[in-house]
Amino acid sequence: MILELDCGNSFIKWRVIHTAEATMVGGGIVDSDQALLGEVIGLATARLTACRIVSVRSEEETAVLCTLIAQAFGVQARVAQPAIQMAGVRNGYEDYQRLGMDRWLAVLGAYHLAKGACLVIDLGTAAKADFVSADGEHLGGYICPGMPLMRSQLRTHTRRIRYDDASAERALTSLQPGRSTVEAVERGCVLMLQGFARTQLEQARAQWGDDFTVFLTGGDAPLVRDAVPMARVVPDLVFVGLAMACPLD
Ligand SMILES: Nc1ncnc2c1ncn2[C@@H]1O[C@H](COP(=O)(O)OP(=O)(O)O)[C@@H](O)[C@H]1O
Ligand SMILES: CC(C)(COP(=O)(O)O)[C@@H](O)C(=O)NCCC(=O)O
Ligand SMILES: [K+]
Repeated sequence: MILELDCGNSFIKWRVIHTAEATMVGGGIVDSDQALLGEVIGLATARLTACRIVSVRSEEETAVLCTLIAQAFGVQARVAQPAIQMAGVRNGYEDYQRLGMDRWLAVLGAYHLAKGACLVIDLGTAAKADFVSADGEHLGGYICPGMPLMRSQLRTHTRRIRYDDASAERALTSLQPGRSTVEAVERGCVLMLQGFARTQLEQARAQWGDDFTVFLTGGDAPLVRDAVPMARVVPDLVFVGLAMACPLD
């Protein structure tokens, strides 16, 4: 069984897969290394033979996590590394090593699934969009604050925007104009994300007409799925790319 980790800026997404049977044994989302170990150790059947990781965290943080995994499970984690070219896709950055690894792997996964031009929209701590042409050229992309960052900037830099997580969740039952601070902020930020997604779609249409596939991934993908109904929602898109970048068989 293989432990797969996607270490974003806010959360670690994990899953344990059974390669021979192509099944998923377990998975989840945690906010710390310790919580991760707790959950994976708790998976009674977890007899891991390998581990692969994608991380947008610092080298040091990633190394600490690899050490913890080696100690807990006796496996040496493989960490996905940047590449100029892989699986038919050419990295579009001037300096290929600067492209976020989560973006790169999502792009590899998307091109593999679409087998043609694609737009990847990944909504996590940051909102990201990436474009890949039909012949596998990564054309670059866009990064802007995601839901958690927009929210926390407003809370941090204003004096009267204060609310708790429970009321934030309740506020998102509708996107009508807000009648309280929490509704106004939460709904306003969702509309920003939807606007981001729609604008990327316009860009893709201007380039490719209707001949492309849109992928939607990241923890906040559900907030924009109605705005881009044609999108394929693939929560594990980064893991698809991770398996391609770090084959273990
Ligand atoms: N079970 C969950 N736990 C925490 N956040 C979640 C969960 N499901 C969805 N989310 C949303 O996902 C967002 C984080 O997305 P994610 O793609 O994990 O970010 P990152 O990769 O930057 O850590 C949070 O803002 C939150 O709104
Ligand atoms: C843009 C990101 C911060 C997104 O991180 P995330 O929202 O997935 O936590 C990450 O992909 C990153 O650190 N990229 C390096 C900069 C770049 O891609 O140009
Ligand atoms: K991410």
